[in-house]
Amino acid sequence: MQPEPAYQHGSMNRIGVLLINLGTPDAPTAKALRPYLKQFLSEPRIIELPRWLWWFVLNGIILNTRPRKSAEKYAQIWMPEGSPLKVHTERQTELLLQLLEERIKPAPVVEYAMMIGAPSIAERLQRMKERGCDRILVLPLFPQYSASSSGCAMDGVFSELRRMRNIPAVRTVKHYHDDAGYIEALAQNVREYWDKHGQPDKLIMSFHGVPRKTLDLGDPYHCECQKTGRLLAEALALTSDQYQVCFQSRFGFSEWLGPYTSKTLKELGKQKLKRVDVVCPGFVADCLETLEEIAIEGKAAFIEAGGEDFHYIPCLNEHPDWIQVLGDITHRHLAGWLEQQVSEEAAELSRKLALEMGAQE
Ligand SMILES: C=CC1=C(C)c2cc3[nH]c(cc4nc(cc5[nH]c(cc1n2)c(C)c5CCC(=O)O)C(CCC(=O)O)=C4C)c(C)c3C=C
Ligand SMILES: [Fe+2]
Ligand SMILES: [Fe+2]
Repeated sequence: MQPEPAYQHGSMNRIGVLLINLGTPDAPTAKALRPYLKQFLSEPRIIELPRWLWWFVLNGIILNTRPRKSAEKYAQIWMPEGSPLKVHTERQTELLLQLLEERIKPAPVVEYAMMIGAPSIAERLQRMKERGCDRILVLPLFPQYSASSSGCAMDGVFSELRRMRNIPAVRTVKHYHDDAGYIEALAQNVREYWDKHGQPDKLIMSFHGVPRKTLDLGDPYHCECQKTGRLLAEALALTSDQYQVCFQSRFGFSEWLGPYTSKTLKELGKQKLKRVDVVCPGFVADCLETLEEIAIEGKAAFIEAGGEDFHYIPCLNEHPDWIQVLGDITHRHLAGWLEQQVSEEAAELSRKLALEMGAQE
């Protein structure tokens, strides 16, 4: 257990909100990619293979080849301020804080952490404790739950709590794949894009894939993606031939959830479909998987196969409707704690008042 300062009455009474995203390398270089991929691909919830076998594959093959190839991809999408995933997550955190400052008095502490890399979950949880948080809401920024994303983020939180003597109260948001506000924000984002650029023949809704076997092993991810897709299509009044749910980012040689986005885009290109748009509703911030894999590689695959026009619709990022939704989800999950905070504040105020009155007498 980590040492803690001696306990003092009333020293911890703030509410904290911890947003968690996946994580990204510090730089678009092979040197920075190596430790990032090593940490990521060593997570037992990401790679469910016998440890000894995976150790040889990871250290013998993957870490000797993938860092350079991935770095080249990151270099194509890197922003002047840094990795898009980090830049957008930072902005979302700041905007959520501003919103909660308007809605809740005193406002909660709002921080973000990355499952992989920096800022780590451990570091941010410690910082929140130092800032007086005794109640922490953990909100992974993955709308659809999967063991490899939200589950892994929870592991990061709980393993840090194990090291603490005075553990804060913790609540977690499992998912929000069918939240009405989230669906409407997605739909509004697409409508705004179509108002400016016109409408496609087909909308591909591309979600990050996971190994196919995880579905049979009880992971709800596939069903949650399908439900998000159906609700988004309903909100946009699309018929079943005007949209398709697909899965991207296959890693390794095993079967992953299908249909695969890359294969589907090639087929649509071969069919000489005039225009296809792709939206990625499972990512709330643009990142390597959307900006490189879809907007660059996916576009090339569609056009080379014979398609005419390809549009990538950006993620929610800092869309004001999305920030409101983030605020609403947070607010809902703080129920009870906020009322508790109000009565704690009132008790503190009357204690101070009584002290002052006593001093005047
Ligand atoms: C949206 C949820 C995500 C799930 C589910 C997920 C599962 C998953 N991912 C890999 C392998 C890799 N993913 C990589 C990048 C990456 N993955 C997500 C999200 C989910 N992954 C994001 C947001 C990102 C982008 C990070 C960024 O910096 O922009 C990578 C690293 C990049 C690369 O070299 O390709 C790998 C590897 C597996 C194996 C998996 C489920 C088992
Ligand atoms: Fe991934
Ligand atoms: Fe399903």
